[in-house]
Amino acid sequence: MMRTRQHQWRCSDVTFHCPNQGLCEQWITVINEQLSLLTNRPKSLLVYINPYGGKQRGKRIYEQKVAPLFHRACISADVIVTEHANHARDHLKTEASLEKYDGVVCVGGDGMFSEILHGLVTRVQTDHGVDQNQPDAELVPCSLRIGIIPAGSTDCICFATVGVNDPVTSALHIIIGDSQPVDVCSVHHKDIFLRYSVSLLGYGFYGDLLTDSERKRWLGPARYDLSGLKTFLSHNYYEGTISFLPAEDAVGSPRDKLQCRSGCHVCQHKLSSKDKQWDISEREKPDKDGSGWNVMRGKFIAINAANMSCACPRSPKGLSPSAHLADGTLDLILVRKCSRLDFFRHLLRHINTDDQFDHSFVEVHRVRMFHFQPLYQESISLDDLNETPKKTGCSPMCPAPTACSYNTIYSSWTCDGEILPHAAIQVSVQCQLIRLFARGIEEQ
Ligand SMILES: CCCCCCCCCCCCC/C=C/[C@@H](O)[C@H](CO)NC(=O)CCCCCCCCCCCCCCC
Ligand SMILES: Nc1ncnc2c1ncn2[C@@H]1O[C@H](COP(=O)(O)OP(=O)(O)OP(=O)(O)O)[C@@H](O)[C@H]1O
Ligand SMILES: [Ca+2]
Repeated sequence: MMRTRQHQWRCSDVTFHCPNQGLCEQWITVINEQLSLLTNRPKSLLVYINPYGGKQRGKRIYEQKVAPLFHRACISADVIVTEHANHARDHLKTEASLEKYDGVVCVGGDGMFSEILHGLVTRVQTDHGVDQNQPDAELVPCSLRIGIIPAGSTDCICFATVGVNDPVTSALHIIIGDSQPVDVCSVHHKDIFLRYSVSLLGYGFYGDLLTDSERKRWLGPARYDLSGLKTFLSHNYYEGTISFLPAEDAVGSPRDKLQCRSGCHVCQHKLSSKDKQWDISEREKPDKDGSGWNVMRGKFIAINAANMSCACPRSPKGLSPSAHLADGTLDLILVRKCSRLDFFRHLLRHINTDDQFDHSFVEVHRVRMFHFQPLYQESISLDDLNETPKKTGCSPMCPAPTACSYNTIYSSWTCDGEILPHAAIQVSVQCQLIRLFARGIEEQ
């Protein structure tokens, strides 16, 4: 293995010259013995390929670039090419014989990773009798590591854990058995489990953008730019109350320059004090008066909860450049109502070197849990929703029924690219619930 440019790895050959056959065979035996002692390396993998992710190259990428490397590394792989959405998730939840494998690999984008995440985490909880609907249940970590071969549109989880979206690099991280713990957020609505998230939970701008882009899937990755422009131009804001529990005991803060890198000290500190901190903060019931909860009501253009930096090729520093992969916290970014020009300036700072939090209308908090409640009660059942809401669809609390259109008083949450069916949610971070075949971004 050798490093090339920008976190990218390639195979390299080393030739040993030997004076005679006997010695050569001895060398081979010893090398193989030494390799078999490396217990971190996976020997057997379960691979799911989404043939329709990104530019629909998943199958070819796996066959041409990844399978030959696994073969050379003596890794056996059972491959499943998915036939429909949620195929991989449901297979993992109930059918897959997980005891046969050292890891699960997904070939696809963030949506495909999310399927693997849900399948695996749900399977482990079911096997251990943990009720996912309980917002304060302590979830059981997954022992199987997950590998991501990027073949999607954004591939933010791969980019933010490896530093590059490159199938060969990711395959090499799997082969050498790297391990990167990652926090997982659980999302509930009124004590009903909705979803898990590892990258971005976004209400307002990103929720609207994602909702619009789902209708443009046929456009491929370009759908995000078109929907981004459209959402930017519509310039909606949403009213609601956000309550959060700040991570006061955390080592870092969102505006320090301590970026999460391989061997991150902030995440390691969390590892050593994990049990202790769970007892102090996690078990504490969300009692909003006097136990450290902050409550803010306002008009927001965007509410973004970033559990990791969310770095991706579009924004190499990401939504929250100093967020950590495995510190048990997420960065809650509140963008209040502002002018179009100001919001544009804020967006622009995601792609230049200026600080995107240095605006009067933006605040950022490092938190362990948060709740959101839209201003108006969600009396409209989503199943009943039409393009033009019926009069009866308006909540009695809505001030001007004629102006009460669902589309402008509520946004939706995007949860790692999936739209949630409720706007009122409770979120809590589960520290280091999963591990990836990665090592974090290496310092250059
Ligand atoms: C002036 C240029 C500003 C550019 C600002 C770029 C900010 C980009 C921040 C990207 C954050 C990605 C977070 C990842 C989330 C994933 O869990 C999820 C699933 O794959 N992907 C998306 O939600 C997909 C999200 C895709 C986001 C695309 C954003 C495009 C914004 C375009 C704004 C246009 C403004 C134009 C003004 C004239
Ligand atoms: N065989 C299949 N047919 C249709 N949809 C599938 C199939 N397999 C998986 N899916 C779904 O396709 C969706 C998108 O896949 P994926 O995440 O791989 O690509 P993407 O959306 O282009 O990338 P990104 O999520 O990075 O933007 C996922 O939500 C997944 O559930
Ligand atoms: Ca985190």
